[in-house]
Amino acid sequence: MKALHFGAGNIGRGFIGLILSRAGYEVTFSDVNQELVNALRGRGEYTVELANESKDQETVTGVTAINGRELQTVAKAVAEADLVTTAVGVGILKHIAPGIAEGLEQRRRAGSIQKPLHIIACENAIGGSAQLKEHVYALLDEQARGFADEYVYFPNSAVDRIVPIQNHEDMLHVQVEPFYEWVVDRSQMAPAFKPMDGVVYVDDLEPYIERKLFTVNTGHCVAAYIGYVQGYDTIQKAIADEKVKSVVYGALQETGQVLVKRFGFNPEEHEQYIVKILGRFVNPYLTDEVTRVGRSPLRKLSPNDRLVRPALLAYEEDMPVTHLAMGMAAACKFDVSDDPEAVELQSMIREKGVEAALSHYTGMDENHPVLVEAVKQYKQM
Ligand SMILES: NC(=O)c1ccc[n+]([C@@H]2O[C@H](COP(=O)([O-])OP(=O)(O)OC[C@H]3O[C@@H](n4cnc5c(N)ncnc54)[C@H](O)[C@@H]3O)[C@@H](O)[C@H]2O)c1
Ligand SMILES: O=P(O)(O)OC[C@@H](O)[C@@H](O)[C@H](O)[C@H](O)CO
Repeated sequence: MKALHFGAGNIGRGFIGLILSRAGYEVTFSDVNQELVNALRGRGEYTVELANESKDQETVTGVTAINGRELQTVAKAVAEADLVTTAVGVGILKHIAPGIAEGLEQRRRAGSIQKPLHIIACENAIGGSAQLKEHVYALLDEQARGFADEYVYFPNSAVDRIVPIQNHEDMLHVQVEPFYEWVVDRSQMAPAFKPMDGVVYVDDLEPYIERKLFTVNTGHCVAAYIGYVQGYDTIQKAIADEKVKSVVYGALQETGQVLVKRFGFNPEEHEQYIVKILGRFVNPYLTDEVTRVGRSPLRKLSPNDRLVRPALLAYEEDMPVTHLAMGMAAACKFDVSDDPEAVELQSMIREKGVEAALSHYTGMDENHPVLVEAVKQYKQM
């Protein structure tokens, strides 16, 4: 069984590649980092270390890699794959679509490989696989679309495992937190799919992806942005400050109320989920930089993402949004020169003012009370 995974980065090696390999797949990574590709191809294996006291290690074997810029090589790998997964960043999905589209066309022409193919985007976004499908379909002609309608499935998924930026002598070695969760929407899969160990299949992904994105990722980004404003360089140091922790906790109470109302979660169980996640953020064996967790602030401020969507849902229900607004305000202070989205945001704030910038990126009207609250907080920071 062959799996093609796009993105041999932190989560790609530290989580998805590991699960695929454990499930018996020969894993081919597609990445644009040639050094990484050479190392994976040369060695055919790498180690994953758990961030726990005993530093448990596992070797992931039977892996190789291809260069994601070589369209025909990627297409051939898609044509031969039994499963395709991605962890490249939601904004990169459009760039991997041409190789996938060409690979599907090759499958169609080959006739013999007319078996179902699942393509699963493992990105932090609502409907990641659906977004990838749109990019791919935009490149297919009518015949290829008909083929894809019949044989290709794009189930959405939610993935959860904290994998910081890696700084090891061995560039393939990856340290990960012990916890992991990979949930896939089975209602969007071929009826006779073969389940994989390490993956949870559900009929309705919405509660899972929203709970994950609006708890783990909302809490994480609020910690990163408020932590950055307070001068901390890591999430662990930021959360050790009670002031930062109380804003993060406040934001999670705000998203929690929305999630409990929307999905009927048990409030006590949801509170335990929040406490567990706060515990994961402060894992003493991990060092996670606020610049990684806060990366791409425009994506994080976008209407469907971890700050604005839960805040608007809360606002519609007359629920408090002060801490989420504080997170948005602090995102506007995230002035990181090697993050292109932070640079763009800062330049827009300088040129047009924070009201116009927030309105532009969040999609909220300048007079929207949530935006007004965020601007008020920004001016007080
Ligand atoms: N790191 C985490 O804790 C974590 C957890 C859950 C989900 N995610 C999600 O997984 C995705 C990847 O995150 P990450 O932390 O692993 O980032 P990363 O930067 O470590 O990895 C991304 C990889 O994609 C590669 N890439 C870029 N363009 C490519 C292309 N056109 N073709 C093939 N490869 C390409 C990069 O070279 C890089 O190796 C993001 O959507 C992120 O939100 C991350
Ligand atoms: O990957 P991003 O930029 O969407 O978010 C940064 C972190 O919050 C994220 O990578 C978490 O570590 C991860 O989602 C945990 O499952």
